[in-house]
Amino acid sequence: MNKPDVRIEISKLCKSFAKHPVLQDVDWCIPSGTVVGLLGTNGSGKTTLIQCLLGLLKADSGRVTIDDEDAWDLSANTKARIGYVDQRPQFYPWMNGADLLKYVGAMYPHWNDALCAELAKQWIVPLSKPFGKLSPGEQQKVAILTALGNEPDLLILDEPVSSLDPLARRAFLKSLLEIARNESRTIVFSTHITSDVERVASHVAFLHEGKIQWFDELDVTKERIRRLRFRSNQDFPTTLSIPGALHVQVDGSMAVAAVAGTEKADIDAVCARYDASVEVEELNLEEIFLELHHVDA
Ligand SMILES: Nc1ncnc2c1ncn2[C@@H]1O[C@H](COP(=O)(O)OP(=O)(O)OP(=O)(O)O)[C@@H](O)[C@H]1O
Repeated sequence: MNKPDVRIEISKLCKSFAKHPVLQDVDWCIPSGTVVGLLGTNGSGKTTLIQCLLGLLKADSGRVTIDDEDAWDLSANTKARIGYVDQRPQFYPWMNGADLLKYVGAMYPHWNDALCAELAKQWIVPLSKPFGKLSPGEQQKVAILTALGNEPDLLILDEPVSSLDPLARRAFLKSLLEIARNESRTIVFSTHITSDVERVASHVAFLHEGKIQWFDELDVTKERIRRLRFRSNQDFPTTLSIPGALHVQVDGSMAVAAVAGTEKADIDAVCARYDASVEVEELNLEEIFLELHHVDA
């Protein structure tokens, strides 16, 4: 039996489409046993990164390895340890869900029919209808089952819940947590729903301007990225500089800064210099996303 440990290492990964750079020198190591929420704006390159990571898309340069194997040339043994859900799942439209699961399952050395049946019941998946006649949400559920049947050590999900209703999303995320916790699997899922990341992820990654701009534990991220509101009796200079600031907005005697990992001593120094008081605001993940993209919440 394979150990669930999976090492993913990405170094200097570059990918362009028609000279338009999408990934630019991406360096990223994903620790084994983590549940990573991958966030980024539309078109930031999440799908491109996921596909390069899985060897479905050839990078222009750089290297991606899964357990020291080049992603472009994975062994059958390593492929059998991976589950993947495409953003737009495509299967034979005439095949029903039950047959699809049998068809996909036959390609793997290990397949858990009982798990698929149990999850299909929990998530209310109509397995007797042809795939092409299912709604996008139902298709997404079938696709997720095909990714879970081999009980993968590494599960990669590209916007797995985008078409699911809130009930189905809750049920799926609950299952995902159980799967991750019970077997210490490594899971990477891209999404735009920051509250889902807050609910299930151990780590969060932001893809921005072709790079992994931020990757850390969720709790550490929330502890380090905060908003500071300074109030003084005098005007702040418009060039106010704060160590670790993502951006600073000055409005006379008030200044608001989003900071990442600024030390208390640096905050105290600003207060002392401008005779100011400061309020430290914790941010939720959506606010952190906006701050990292320099958008006022
Ligand atoms: N096969 C392709 N040919 C040309 N351009 C492409 C191709 N695939 C992706 N792109 C471009 O690369 C950029 C990144 O696309 P990608 O799908 O990776 O982004 P994404 O972050 O997953 O977006 P979304 O959040 O909207 O799903 C986009 O500008 C897209 O138009």
